[in-house]
Amino acid sequence: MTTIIDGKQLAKDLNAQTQQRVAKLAERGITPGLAVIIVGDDPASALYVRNKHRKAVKLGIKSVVRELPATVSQADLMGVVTEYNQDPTINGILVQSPLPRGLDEQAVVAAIDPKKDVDGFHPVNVGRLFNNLPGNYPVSCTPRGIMTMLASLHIHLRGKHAVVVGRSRIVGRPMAAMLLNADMTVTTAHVYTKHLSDVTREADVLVVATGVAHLIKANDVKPGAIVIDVGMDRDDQGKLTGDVDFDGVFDRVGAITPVPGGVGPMTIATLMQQTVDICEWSEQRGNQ
Ligand SMILES: Nc1nc(=O)c2c([nH]1)NC[C@@H]1CN(c3ccc(C(=O)N[C@@H](CCC(=O)O)C(=O)O)cc3)C=[N+]21
Repeated sequence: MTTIIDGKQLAKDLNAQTQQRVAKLAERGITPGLAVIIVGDDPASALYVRNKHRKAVKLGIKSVVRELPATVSQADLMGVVTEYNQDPTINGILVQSPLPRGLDEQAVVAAIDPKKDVDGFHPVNVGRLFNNLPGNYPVSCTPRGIMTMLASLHIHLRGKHAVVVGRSRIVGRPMAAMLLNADMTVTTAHVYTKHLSDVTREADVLVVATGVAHLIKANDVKPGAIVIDVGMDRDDQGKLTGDVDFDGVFDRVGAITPVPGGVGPMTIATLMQQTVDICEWSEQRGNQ
């Protein structure tokens, strides 16, 4: 009786809530706005950006996609960010990652107004999250979506052991911070971790974000564990698959997210949620 955590359905539910909040704002003449900046012509990035745009429009969020050539200068790219920083119709600014070679992503992210940092990547927001500061601020969407998925299970996290495999800026690190903020005992494992299997087998909650297809097999999980697969890998047939051997671990685990249909749809739904959050926060502040 393993629970499959249905990211598609949870994303649908979250999007329905977001749509209602957008409708409420519309009664007051307010429309949340999202600006996505995409540099270069990577087809995978273009597809993600199209999906985000479509979802935003569907929920009633104003969506602006700014396509820039791979040859754009650092200064011109930062100039576009500044333009949206000053645009009162834009609440959230997202710079699609990765940027082409030669552009300094950290500098671009630092140029975003932290109040409009819908990805939660700005160092000020990262610092707030890591210090568990109170108040309203955006955080990384993939781990926030995972916290929503965990909440849907109605299990107690406090004192349980979470193991995060992967230490990226956008998933592993903020994920570990959020689980720590939820009073879990948190271990971050990564490519240099020795005896990885011994570490992952300790996990009550195991989050895997490595980009290594089927890294985690039946022997690497504790019986009954909750397994969150952030992988977006390709198998031998070129099909989308995760970092976890889903079929192999299935009978052993308590709950697991599929790929596709797990963390991915929740990431986009959380991005929309956070765009509306930011819009509401700015209304509460009186737009300062
Ligand atoms: N500034 C920035 N913010 C991001 O949030 C960001 C980014 N850059 N760069 C790329 C990654 C990747 N990402 C995904 C979101 C949803 C799916 C998703 O919905 N996946 C579907 C399947 C899609 C398919 O079939 O290819 C699923 O898992 O079911 C995937 C990937 C957001 N990213």
